[in-house]
Amino acid sequence: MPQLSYAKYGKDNVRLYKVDKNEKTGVHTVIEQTVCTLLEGDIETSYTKADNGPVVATDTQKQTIYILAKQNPIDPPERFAAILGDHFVKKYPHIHAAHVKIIQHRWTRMTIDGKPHPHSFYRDGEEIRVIESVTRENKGVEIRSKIEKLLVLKSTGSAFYGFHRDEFTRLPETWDRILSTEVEAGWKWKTFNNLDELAAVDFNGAYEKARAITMKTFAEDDSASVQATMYKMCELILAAVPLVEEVDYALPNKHYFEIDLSWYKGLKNTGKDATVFAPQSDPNGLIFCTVSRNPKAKL
Ligand SMILES: O=c1[nH]c(=O)c2[nH]c(=O)[nH]c2[nH]1
Repeated sequence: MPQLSYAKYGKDNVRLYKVDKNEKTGVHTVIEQTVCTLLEGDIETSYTKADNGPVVATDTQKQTIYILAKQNPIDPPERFAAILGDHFVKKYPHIHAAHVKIIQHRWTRMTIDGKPHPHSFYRDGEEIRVIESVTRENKGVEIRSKIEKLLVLKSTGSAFYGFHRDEFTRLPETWDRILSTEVEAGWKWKTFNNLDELAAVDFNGAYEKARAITMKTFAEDDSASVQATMYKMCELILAAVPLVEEVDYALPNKHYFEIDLSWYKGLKNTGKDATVFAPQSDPNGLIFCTVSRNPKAKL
């Protein structure tokens, strides 16, 4: 006899914009997010018995997002995610867990004639800030913050040599290569028992630190490999943000191939003479790691 072994449901891609208008200065601050809420609980009969009684409609979830966004700050997004999750598990006794994902899009203030403009913004790249939270009834909230789609490149300061060689190996060693990746970096917070516990947490400061550490380490590290550089980033974020328990990275290695142009009048374009390269869209390396403050299990 088949059985429903797991279920959750909710509204995805709820687009949300909120403006804060400072009456005194006339300066506006805007936030744009895409929100997903998914609920878990005693909802089995809605699947197995066509009983809609326990269903908090996905439309209700969407309306709740709008109302709570009006009643609360939506910045920092970590706190707004926790507020939404807390609402769902407290409001509905049969809902025992709420998953909230918030994607925060970039609206960067314009500088016009050297001055920050009070109400005009631009999208400076596809980078997004992502929050994934799970609030469980009487068990607090687990939050993971992320940077995604931050595209970076360095034109030197990266090597890759000394790797394992056997009869399948073709890659030459290199002491100077281009390094480019699209950063996906995550940091998992300690579990917060309630909303009061996270009220004073500087989530935006941690985000700025994680982003700055990622960029500074990428730029300044004399990189032996993607693996070695990403591990340094994890260590630095753990040291900079004491409430973070675990840091993880997923980094594609976006290859740039040398092109031998010697067939054309002996043009020199390899090794130290290489200036024209062929960026590769695929395949790419893909390197993951998670570094924990208090390691439980070995790899
Ligand atoms: O930094 C790197 N790590 C690897 O594991 C790897 N493998 C590869 O072919 N190139 C690279 N570069």
